[in-house]
Order: sequence, then structure tokens, then C-alpha cells
Amino acid sequence: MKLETPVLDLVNSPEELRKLDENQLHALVDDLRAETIHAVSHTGGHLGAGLGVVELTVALHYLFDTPQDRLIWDVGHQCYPHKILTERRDRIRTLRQGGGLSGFTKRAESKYDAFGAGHSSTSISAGLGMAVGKSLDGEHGNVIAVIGDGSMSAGMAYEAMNNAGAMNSRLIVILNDNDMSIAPPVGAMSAYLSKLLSSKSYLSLREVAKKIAHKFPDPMEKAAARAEEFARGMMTGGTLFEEMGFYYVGPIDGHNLDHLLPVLRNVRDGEERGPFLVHVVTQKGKGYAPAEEAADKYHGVSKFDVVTGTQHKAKANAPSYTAIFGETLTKLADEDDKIVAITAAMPSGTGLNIFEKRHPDRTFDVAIAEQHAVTFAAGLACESYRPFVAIYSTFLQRAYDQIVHDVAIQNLPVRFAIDRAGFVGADGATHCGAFDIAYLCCLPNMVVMAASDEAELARMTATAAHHDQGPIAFRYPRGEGVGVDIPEKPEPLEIGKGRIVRDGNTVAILSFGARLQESLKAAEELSARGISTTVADARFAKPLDEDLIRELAERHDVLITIEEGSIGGFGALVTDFLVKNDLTQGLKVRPLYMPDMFLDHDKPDVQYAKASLDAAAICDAALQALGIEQALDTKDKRIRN
Ligand SMILES: Cc1ncc(C[n+]2csc(CCOP(=O)(O)OP(=O)(O)O)c2C)c(N)n1
Ligand SMILES: CC(=O)[C@@H](O)[C@H](O)COP(=O)(O)O
Ligand SMILES: [Mg+2]
Repeated sequence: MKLETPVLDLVNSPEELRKLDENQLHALVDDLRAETIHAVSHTGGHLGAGLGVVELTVALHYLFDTPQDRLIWDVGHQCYPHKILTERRDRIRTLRQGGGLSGFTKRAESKYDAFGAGHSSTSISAGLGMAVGKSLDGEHGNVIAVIGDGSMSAGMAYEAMNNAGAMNSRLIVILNDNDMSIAPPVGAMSAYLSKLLSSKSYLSLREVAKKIAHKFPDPMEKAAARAEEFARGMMTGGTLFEEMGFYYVGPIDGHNLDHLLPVLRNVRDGEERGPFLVHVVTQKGKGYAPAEEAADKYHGVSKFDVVTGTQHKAKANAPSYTAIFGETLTKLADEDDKIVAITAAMPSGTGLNIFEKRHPDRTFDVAIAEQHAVTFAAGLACESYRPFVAIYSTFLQRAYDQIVHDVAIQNLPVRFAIDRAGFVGADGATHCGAFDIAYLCCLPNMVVMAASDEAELARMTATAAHHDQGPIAFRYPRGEGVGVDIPEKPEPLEIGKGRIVRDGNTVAILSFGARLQESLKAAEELSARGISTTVADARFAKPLDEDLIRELAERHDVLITIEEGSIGGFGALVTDFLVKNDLTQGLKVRPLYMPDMFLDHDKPDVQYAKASLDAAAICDAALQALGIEQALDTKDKRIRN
């Protein structure tokens, strides 16, 4: 029996894809879906979103002249099939591994990744910029932005549509509507999309066929066919998009190539310049039963068994920081009916799913809308509520003006629970929680804490609940805690007071956050070499514990600060204090922070080692400051500031 060559083996690039007959594309879709499932089963990563766009990926690369035509994937977490088709199949099993392919689109990785992403809702803006750039250059190419229904909640998407709708650019927005975000989507826009779908059926095959038959007969008929097509969109739905100046086309079954291809071809060849919005309906996890059945659990997966769908999660030794935050806040809210919790589309990622079970009326999922989340919390604080905004460090970046203008200037007691602080591993640079210490500590009125373990996190949650004087933030890392006991009733901390964890007299390590464990390991190592070492947990970067810093400076020869963040954060504040108070005489100060570069995805431990933020690097810094030359074997793997 002769085995047929998988069609995917014939396609390493879009150029090769475009040489296939249209009737080979169905087989290609099957191969591509299977390859995506197998690759992610080896690497872990974002599965459901990619499976939902397999047909769309094939259709877009088949019909458009990528990379000359620009194809932009919003968020970028659905781009694995795109990577397989764009010369990266041979590396697809390195996805999200150190040195391997990024889990998102990345311009530096491939000419086919027209725009890098990781955060949502940027694609229409970037696409419009490209479309305008092309037309200023007199070029005629297409720009296609694929954006999910979940990502359609963010302000940026509307800012971009508002701008695009008033222009005449060749921008094609594909709204990939799978009726899912990470969790089920929420909000009026999501309800509107559902209504749009329920009020009309897909463009039927017959209608499409009729249009194809009319497609190229003669110029008059061609024009008429197009007019009919666009008029249909105008009349039968998509009114919001049309009011915003888009040609609305759809809804289209995004898993049916016989529908996708003619419609996209029509849009591509249309004489109308645009902008277009093609409403494509898909299913998250399509073609893989476990991912279809539990779209939320298969949004992001660890390695899994393809046959059973069972994910191989490493056994946890301790509860996650996220869970401890969720549980502690839930208990605090049992006693305090003013506590409310806000998430921007990440209920399980932030632990607010735990809170929501007990306090559904006090849980607000505002969808992907971090800016709104912060100002919404500010409004709640005006009404004497105690709002906790739980947002990852990286996504909070988007709400910076809201933190400054709506919260800090008005000194409103909004509580910022900042998860995923520090390196996050496989998601890489776009998701790294590097900057919040710097961007929060520079704000008047703000209190900034970092948890060194999960018991401290519980206490910081309680501290924030009791702090009505102004805004307060506490940060904690991704992943599991260190395994300490959690107090049943966590006591609030005294604002601006740190603690000495281990006492010595030559080297002092002042840790802000979860590097405390590495600091303790380093202290052991140094002590074994006869160097007496103090370790302190700063707890607060703002206000600083000035008494503690003074004491450490006066009693030691070397003061090392360490934090899971960029330059300009805790170390900078401590150094500023030391210098202004003439505390540096006879003292060697060594601030350790993330290097001045965006570090790629890898295991967090490797990222910390590279960043010179592990125990070995702390020892190195101490020995170097004491004038003891040391050549530890990990040294050359590190990045130095
Ligand atoms: C600004 C921002 N906030 C939150 C996230 C986290 N996030 C990643 S994907 C996602 C859901 C996106 O839903 P949708 O656009 O519909 O894509 P789907 O996964 O359904 O294909 C969320 C909330 C993000 N990437 N960026
Ligand atoms: C694509 C995206 O932004 C999220 O899916 C993110 O990858 C989730 O990260 P966690 O796994 O840390 O929740
Ligand atoms: Mg979606």
C-alpha cells in the first residue's frame, strides 16, 4: 500500500502553500491541526486559540501575498499554525523553551511576523499604521489584522476603529469570534456580537456560490456582484461596525474553507479601499475534543497526552501565590462587606475565581480593559468601598495614566494586587513583570510592598484591606510559594517596616520580594566561607524602612539590595537614601536588579540566573565587593548591567 505524503510536508512557506490546488487545502488543514496539537503536547503553551484559526490561517496565507501583505495576529497566542506555515515547522517543538521559538509573534523571529504581540487589542492600530504607511509610499498591498472577540473589549480597539473608520485605508480586520476570552467573555460588546450571530445565519453556501458565479463575468456584473455583497452586509447586520465606517462582511463559518476562501478573495479584490470588518465565527479548541469541551482549561496548557488530553502538571509543593491571595481576600471580605474585587478578564489567573464563588456580587470582571478597571476601582473608592484591582504586573502597564491621574493624585485608597511580578518564564518579555516597582514608587501617595513568601502575601493582603489612607500596591510572583504556614488570621503589617530574618555583621543582603529565599541561600554560602551575613526582608519599597537601612549600612561592610524588577526601583531608592544621608562611607553598595534588556522566554530559574539574581550571583557580588576574586562556574552565563 502506498502511503500518501502529508500535504503539510509540501508546504514550508506561504509561497509553497500558494502553489497548492484549492482542493488540497482541506487535507492541509487536517495536517496542520494535527501538527499543532502534537507540537503543543510536547511543549505546552496556548492551544485552543490556535486550533480555532487553522482554516483561517491557511486561507489568509493562501490568498494574500504574505509577507508583502501584512498579517497581524492580535495577542499572538493563536499564531502556532501560522508559525508552522511560515518556515518554522522544523523548530515548532522548541516553542516557549529556552532558545526556542517565542509563543507569540515576534518581528525579530520572522519576516512573516508583521507585528510583535503578547498584550491584546493592538492589532487594528498597528494595522492602520501599516496601511497608511503603505499608501503614503504609493504601495497597494493589503494589511490584515486578526482580532478575537475577547480582545474587542479594550479601549485601544475602539480608538483604532474610530480612526480607521474615518479613513479610506486598505485595512482588513478579521473579527475571530469564538465567544470566548480566557474565561467566557463578558460585557455588552460580547452580548452584542452574540445578538448579531443569533439574528442572522451564516452567509449560506448557496449565496456564496451565487456570488462566485457572478464573480468575474464582465466588469459590470463584477461591480454589481460586489455591490450586492457589500449591500448585504450593510442591510443585514454589523451595524455598529458600519456606523463606525467599516464595510461589514459576515458572519462567516470560519471552519468552512468553501465559505472563507470566496469571501476573503472578494474582500481582497474589492475595488472598495476599506476598511473592512470580516466577522468570522470559530470554535476555540476546534478539532481536539478535550479543548473543545473545556475551552478555558485548554487556553494555556502544560505538556499533555494527546490521546487522553491529560495535562502533565508538575506536582506542586506549595499553594500558588495566586491562590493564597484569592483565599485571603475571600476571608477578609467575609468580615468586611466593603471589600470588592476587580479583574480584567483574568478571573482564574488572578485567583478572583475563588473570591467570586463566595462573593459573586462583589466581583467585577470588566473584560480586557485594564485602564477602565483602575478608574472603575477609583470610583468605587470614592463611594467608600475597598476595591482590590487584581492585575498582572505587565498588563497594569496599560493603565498607568489611570493610576497616576485617577488614583494617586486624588489619593484614593485603591488596592493593587499585582500578580506575575518578576520573570514569568515561557511567556517571555511581553509578560515579564519588570517595571511596576519603578513606575509605582515614583508616585506620591503610593505605598508599595512585595511579598517574600506566601504568608507575607497573606499579611500584605490584610495590610491593604486596612489601609484607607491612600493607594497601596503589593506584588508577588507567578507560581507556587515556598511552603510556609499561612496564618489563619493574617495580621496587617506596620506600614514602612521591614524585618531582619538572619543576623550577621559583614555583608547585609536587603531583599525586596521573593528573592529572599535566594538571599538566604547566598547567606549560607557566604557564612560557610566565614563571611558573616545578615539577611533582611524590606517588605516596603515605599515608604522605605529608613531605620533598618541605616542600621544595615552602619553595621556592615557591604550592602546588597535585590529585587525582581528593573533599574529605577527598590535599589535606586535605597541608594538615594544612603547617599543623601552620608551613609556610604566605608560601605560598598551593590544594587542587584534586572539587566537593561528584554530577556527571552525560558525557565524562570534560568532567567534569574542569567539576570544575576540568584544565590550564586548574590555571593559573587558580595565577594567582589569584599575584594575576594571569585570565578564561579555560572559567571559567564550571566548578563551584567
Ligand atoms: C492587555 C491584555 N490583557 C490581558 C491579556 C490576557 N489574555 C490573553 S489572551 C486573552 C483572551 C483573548 O480572547 P480573544 O481575543 O477572544 O482570543 P481567543 O483566545 O478567544 O482566541 C486574555 C484575556 C492580554 N494578553 N493582554
Ligand atoms: C496570552 C496571555 O496573555 C495569557 O494567556 C497568558 O499567557 C497567561 O499567563 P499565565 O499562564 O501566567 O496566567
Ligand atoms: Mg475569543
